[in-house]
Amino acid sequence: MPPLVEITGLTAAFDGVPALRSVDLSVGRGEAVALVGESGCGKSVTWLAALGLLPGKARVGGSVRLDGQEILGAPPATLDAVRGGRVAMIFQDPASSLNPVHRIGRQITEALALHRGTTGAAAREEARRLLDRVGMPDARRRLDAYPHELSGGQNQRVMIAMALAGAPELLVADEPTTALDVTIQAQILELLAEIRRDTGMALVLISHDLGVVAETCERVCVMYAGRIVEETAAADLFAAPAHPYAAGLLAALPPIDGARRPLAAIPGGVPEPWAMPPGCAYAPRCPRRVAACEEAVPRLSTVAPAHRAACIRPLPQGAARELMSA
Ligand SMILES: Nc1ncnc2c1ncn2[C@@H]1O[C@H](COP(=O)(O)OP(=O)(O)OP(=O)(O)O)[C@@H](O)[C@H]1O
Repeated sequence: MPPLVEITGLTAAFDGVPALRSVDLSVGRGEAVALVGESGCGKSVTWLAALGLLPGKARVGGSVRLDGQEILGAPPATLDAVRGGRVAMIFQDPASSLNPVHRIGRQITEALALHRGTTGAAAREEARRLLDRVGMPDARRRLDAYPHELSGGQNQRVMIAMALAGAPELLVADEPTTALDVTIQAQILELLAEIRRDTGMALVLISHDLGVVAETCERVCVMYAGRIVEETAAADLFAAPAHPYAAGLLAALPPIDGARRPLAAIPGGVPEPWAMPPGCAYAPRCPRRVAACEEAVPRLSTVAPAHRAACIRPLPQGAARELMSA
């Protein structure tokens, strides 16, 4: 059986400047996969490109299969049925995704009409049930609220309720908790995990925060400069990262659980998309680089069972800890 989503060789460029440089990524049914990396590495663009949500000026190539069926470049009607239906996406700033002049109830019932054909009193009742499901206090009354009357966390719950209206097989959550304070972040992540357990939907969590990822996902894909550079089980990544970039991200984490901060400690910056070095894009920042790193782009290759890294000098198992504590 093919994976739920299989992305192969996905590329995207804006005005000739590449943002994705051949992304390979798959998501199994019911799986929770994290996509992590520094700002600008292409996490959001990967999923916007996959779902046909980039602006017209973007040039997109490669393949995106949903249940084995190609959806990249599919007719608008097919993509409309996929988006919000089989695959839903939520974003960092729920307020900007909600319509400020329409009540919450109307926005959820519109999603229900679109994806399930439910209308009238039945749709309103289902909207209330969905708001209840996402832990909205006093759900019936909140149906009549406008987005500006709700907190950031409550608006994110509304977005999740709208996503559930399509009974998605996959929810792509793009930094869903970044704008929220820490207590609310934890509640939203727990809610997503709970919904996943109950419905069997798959989850892709886009985040720059490895702490968030560790709690929520089984598998992690680390992205750097428009490519996946490491892919493995979350536990393996934390115990033994193979790519020096992943090791650098982990070393940038604060040592004490709970005291999270953005990843920032790797020296240097991501190369500009229009000035990519010819070989490994991480080579200029990499403590393990050798001359060959600058010659060819390394391919994702197996370093251990179900563990792949795009590096010609991956960290041997066990060595990562020494590098991280150096
Ligand atoms: N509409 C657009 N027009 C031009 N360039 C874009 C557009 N959207 C994204 N890009 C560029 O694509 C690259 C990848 O952006 P993307 O938003 O995917 O990064 P990200 O890893 O999700 O980072 P962040 O966490 O900051 O959102 C960046 O260089 C960005 O400037």
